This record gives sequence, C-alpha cells and structure tokens, in this order.
Amino acid sequence: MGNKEKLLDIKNLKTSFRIGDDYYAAVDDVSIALNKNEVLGIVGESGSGKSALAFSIMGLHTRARIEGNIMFKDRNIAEISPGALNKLRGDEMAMIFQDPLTALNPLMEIGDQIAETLILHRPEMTQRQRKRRIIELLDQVGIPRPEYVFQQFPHELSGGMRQRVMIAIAIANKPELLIADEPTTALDVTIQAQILDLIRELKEDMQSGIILITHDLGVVAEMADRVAVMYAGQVVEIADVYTLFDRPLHPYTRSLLNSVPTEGQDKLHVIQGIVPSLKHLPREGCRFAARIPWIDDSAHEPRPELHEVSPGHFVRCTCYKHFYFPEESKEGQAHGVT
Ligand SMILES: Nc1ncnc2c1ncn2[C@@H]1O[C@H](COP(=O)(O)OP(=O)(O)OP(=O)(O)O)[C@@H](O)[C@H]1O
Repeated sequence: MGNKEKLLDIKNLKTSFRIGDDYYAAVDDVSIALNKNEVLGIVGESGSGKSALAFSIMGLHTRARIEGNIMFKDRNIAEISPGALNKLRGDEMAMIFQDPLTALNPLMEIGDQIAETLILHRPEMTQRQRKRRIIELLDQVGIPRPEYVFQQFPHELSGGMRQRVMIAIAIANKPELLIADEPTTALDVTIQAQILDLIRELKEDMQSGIILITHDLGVVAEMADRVAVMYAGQVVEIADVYTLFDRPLHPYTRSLLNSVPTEGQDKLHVIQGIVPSLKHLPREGCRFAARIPWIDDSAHEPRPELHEVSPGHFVRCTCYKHFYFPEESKEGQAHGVT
C-alpha cells in the first residue's frame, strides 16, 4: 500500500442542508482518513451522502452547514477562508466529476479550459510553457492528436474524451488529493476500463491519495486499497478491500455485495427498499433497522457505534452479529460471526 503518511484526516464531519426551517445532516458524524498513495473507495446507494462528503472536503457547498474537522496535511480546511480554499482547489486537491459535459464550459476551447487552472495556480508560466504543458497533459491522459484537440470544443469530443479532458484539468497541477465522484458512470465499459487504468497510473506517478466514489462494487474491488460503505449519511463499515469483500459484516454491506451476481449464480438475498429522503432519515438508533424488520429490535444498539472487529475493520451497530437474510435459516446466521 506504499507509505502510510496521512494526507487527509476527517473527524466527526457533519454536513447539513436547510430544508424549510431546519437543518438536516446528509453527512452525519463521519470520521475517515486517507493516506498518500492510497485509494479509498466510498460506496453506498444514491442518497447515502457520498457526494455531500466529497463536496464538503473540496469546499464546494455554498449553503450547507459544515461541522467537524477536515485536516488536509496540517490545515483544517473545514475552517479556512474561501479564498485560501480556492488556492488549494485545483492545485493541491482536485476533483473529477461525474458528468464532464456539465462541468466543462461548452463555449470554450479545450486548451483554454485547461489553461485556466494553470493561469490561476501557476501564474509564473509563460504562454508558451503553458501551451507545452497542456499538450503534455492531453497526451498524458491518452488523447490522440493533442494539438488538434486543444482547439476543439467539448461537444466535438466523445464522452470518454471529455472525461479525459476533465482528468487533465484535475491533474494539471499534480494534486496530492484527488476525488473522483463516479468518474466512469456515464461511459461505456471499454472506455470505463481505460479511464480506471489512467487513474491508477496517475496514482503511481503522483503518489496522490485518491477518494473514489462509486456505485460500482466491481470498480471498487479493482481500484481501492480500503473501502468505506456509507448508508444514510454514516459510515457503516470500513475495511481494507480484501477484508470487505471476503468478510463483509454489516447487513447493508452484505446486501450490496449480494446484489452483484457472480458467475453461474443469480442475485441473492437483496434487501429491498431505498435510502429514505434527507428529511425522513431515522436519526435515532440503527438507521438500517427499518430495512431489516425481521431482525429483533434487541439486536440493535440504542446509539450505534463503529466497532473495530479486527485491526482496521470497523462495523456500525451490533446488529451484524444477529443478522441473517430472510431466505436463510436463522441458525445459519452471520456465518459464524460472534
Ligand atoms: N444542496 C442540497 N440541499 C438539500 N439536500 C441535499 C443537497 N445536496 C444533497 N442533498 C440530499 O442529501 C442526501 C445525500 O445526497 P448525496 O448527493 O450526497 O448522495 P449520494 O450518495 O452522493 O447519491 P448519488 O449517488 O445519487 O450521487 C440526499 O438525500 C440528497 O437529496
């Protein structure tokens, strides 16, 4: 996993949005850390708070209330001024968004869009140096004929090429922290694999820490060193990637893993339902309890905590010990977990 120097240390992060007269936490008391040269995968259904977490780290929420600490190297970026954060963003930390078409300016040539971040963060560069760097970046992200693409507009490129341009912008200043929010969701499978290879290469090249947000467990299995599973604004399980796939414990993680059909096997034991809307998230007790009503109330902790079940493997709530899928016999529950 390379060196273990800590890059990001998030403690008790709470990101709340105002709905009507009240604030509701979309990220609720999340504590996670990321090392240099590490990929942390964040998985969870739509609405679990993954993007709200990413936007909080990048300081991109304009109207949310943010509480807790986000230590990036030696600074608490939850508390620095918007100006100071603007200096970091695009330079020491950068984000690749889900949909490059909305993130790119449709009226601006590709070269000029990449130039913007260089002008902002590397004002000492001459125009000629900048152009050389942009061509180099386009080449690095695998765009053929970079000189030609330099003068094209976003709509003239395919989805995969646009995503490469977004990546070129994100890595232009060699960020130490890169957040990729569903970077391949909009792309077909072959292009998806190419983009993931590219992100992997960049990690090796720059030794950056990467947070990879995705719905896709296959992507996580392939890319992540560690995985955090989010449900209803909380981390419900976190472990290294092998442990998470080999010995998932939280009922939600087990259900997510079961939803991926393996060869020769149909989907198994999937828990029905969806993440409740922000206003209706259960705030007391185990947030997942409502989706596993066949599990006795006494299995849940009144105030569920993360338990370290083996070094680096944390699971929220005691319900994992008593959990079984309805299709399984109760006797076969929790696969020997004590
Ligand atoms: N600006 C906002 N104002 C109010 N509620 C918001 C805002 N942004 C997000 N939410 C709500 O916060 C919750 C978490 O949303 P978030 O986008 O972080 O989830 P997600 O896990 O990233 O989902 P997806 O995979 O669909 O992007 C959702 O209930 C969402 O509706």
